[in-house]
Amino acid sequence: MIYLIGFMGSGKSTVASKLAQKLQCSYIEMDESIEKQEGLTIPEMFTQQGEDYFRKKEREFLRNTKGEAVVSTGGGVILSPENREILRRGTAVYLHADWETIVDRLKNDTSRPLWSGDEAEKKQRFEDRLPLYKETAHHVVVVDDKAPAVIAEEIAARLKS
Ligand SMILES: Nc1ncnc2c1ncn2[C@@H]1O[C@H](COP(=O)(O)OP(=O)(O)OP(=O)(O)O)[C@@H](O)[C@H]1O
Ligand SMILES: O=C(O)C1=C[C@@H](O)[C@@H](O)[C@H](O)C1
Ligand SMILES: [Mg+2]
Repeated sequence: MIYLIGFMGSGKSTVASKLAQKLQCSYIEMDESIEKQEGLTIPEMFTQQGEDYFRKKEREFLRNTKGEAVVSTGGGVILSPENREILRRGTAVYLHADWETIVDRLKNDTSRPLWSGDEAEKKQRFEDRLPLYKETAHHVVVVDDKAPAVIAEEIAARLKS
């Protein structure tokens, strides 16, 4: 499995489908798969069942999803040690975007429950997670100021080398 990991807005979902096309393998969108399975959107899940419920569904999903595919993960997937171990068993590619890039890309976003609250809280979450993305990644790709197709190409080249 090739897992794209990174903070909300780093472009995992956008890039993963392009990468899968390039590698001629299937593509799995983790957030969407969990939403379909639960019959709820992520904001609904957070409101009705709570974040812990969603995190449990993420762990179950990773544990049970095997095979050869490109997976765009949810931004918080690296919070669980068990998940980090599963990601390390495959190939984990960290899409690193600077804070300014994330803020710009998500400036009109209302679909991410953890992209709310004040700026300091969001930035703290970003900084707290950075070491977890880095320690999990086999490859780090910087994505600021690059088009999705260019990023997919860069990842494909990295995976070949
Ligand atoms: N390389 C890029 N250049 C410009 N805009 C981008 C790029 N990649 C993604 N975006 C835009 O940024 C926003 C977030 O992208 P995307 O949903 O792929 O992020 P994500 O990493 O999957 O986030 P999440 O962790 O919340 O699932 C979208 O509006 C998308 O169009
Ligand atoms: O960064 C996060 O914790 C999240 C990112 C999204 O992909 C979703 O998985 C959800 O909104 C939580
Ligand atoms: Mg996504």
